[in-house]
Amino acid sequence: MALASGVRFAPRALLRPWALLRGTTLGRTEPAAGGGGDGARRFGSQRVLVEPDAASGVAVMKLRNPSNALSLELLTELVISLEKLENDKTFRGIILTSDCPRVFCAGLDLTEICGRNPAHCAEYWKAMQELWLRMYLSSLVLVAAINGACPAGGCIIALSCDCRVLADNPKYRIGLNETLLGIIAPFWLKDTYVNTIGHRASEQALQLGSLFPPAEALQVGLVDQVVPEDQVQSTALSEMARWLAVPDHARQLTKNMMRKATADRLLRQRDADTQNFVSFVCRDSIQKSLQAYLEKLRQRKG
Ligand SMILES: CCCCCCCC/C=C\CC(=O)SCCNC(=O)CCNC(=O)[C@H](O)C(C)(C)COP(=O)(O)OP(=O)(O)OC[C@H]1O[C@@H](n2cnc3c(N)ncnc32)[C@H](O)[C@@H]1OP(=O)(O)O
Repeated sequence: MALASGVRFAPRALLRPWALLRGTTLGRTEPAAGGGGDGARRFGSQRVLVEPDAASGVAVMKLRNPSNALSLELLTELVISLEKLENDKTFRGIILTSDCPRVFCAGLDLTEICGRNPAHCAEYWKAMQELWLRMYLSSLVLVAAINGACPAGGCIIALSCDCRVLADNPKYRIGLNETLLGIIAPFWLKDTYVNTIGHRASEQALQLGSLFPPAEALQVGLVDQVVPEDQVQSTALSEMARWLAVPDHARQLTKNMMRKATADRLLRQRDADTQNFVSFVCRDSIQKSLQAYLEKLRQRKG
């Protein structure tokens, strides 16, 4: 969306979602249950369902991957769906939520970085950077309706939104638990954390790998509201109404003013950040600990 200043929020020249499109099924449109006009038509892909409501200018975007782990395909489909809504002047806001029981988003898909070659890890990390940039700088209002567990990369998705509503269930913990997996949040994840909960709280939470249950997440400022599970969507809609009551241009320019420096920092060193990621995760010791963590997750299931 072009702004009064001529600035476009998402750096589109740097974001090339179509180049990442691989084995996705985007572009399908189907009538929502109950039928209706354009406002009731859903579109989306295998892993992202979009339910647009043209009348209110709000679309609900639902993640529907196994555990909503951020596979390369899910990242790509998210970027494309977001771009589609941003390019459609009908829309002013998106509610991001999960279609997957008990999990909002399980974070990075560890199978994308375990036992993969450096080229694949680089492609994957670029897609992660791209989604974060697009979400963090989106001109639309993004509200996260967090209806499940929200660790690590899942927390980053939520933190890229403008507002977070979390279901009050002690199992739905949120935070950056990277250190517990033996990995380190890169500077732009750390910056996003600091921008949300402040330096001291981030310093503690990042080192300890804290995953906060709802009441603590609210107290530390990681989420804006904690509500009973059956009220998450309605509360997200009320929050959306509050944000949409502000004139778009003023809100967008203010958002840009608040977030641009953080995003620019990554834009300036995107390649170096990718190199760091690849050389770190491809180390034998890191591969071993990621593999062990994945095994533990798989065994826990049985
Ligand atoms: C310079 C240095 C650079 C270093 C950069 C590091 C970048 C760091 C950025 C982000 C880090 C991450 O996001 S790492 C991922 C962190 N995620 C987690 O720790 C979550 C792990 N998962 C869970 O805790 C649970 O699965 C859950 C709470 C999300 C859901 O629990 P539930 O009981 O509902 O489901 P299961 O545990 O039975 O899992 C079902 C199924 O999903 C698989 N699974 C879960 N999470 C992941 C994942 N993140 N990646 C891949 N696969 C995952 C799990 O193994 C089960 O699989 P199967 O059905 O095949 O058994």
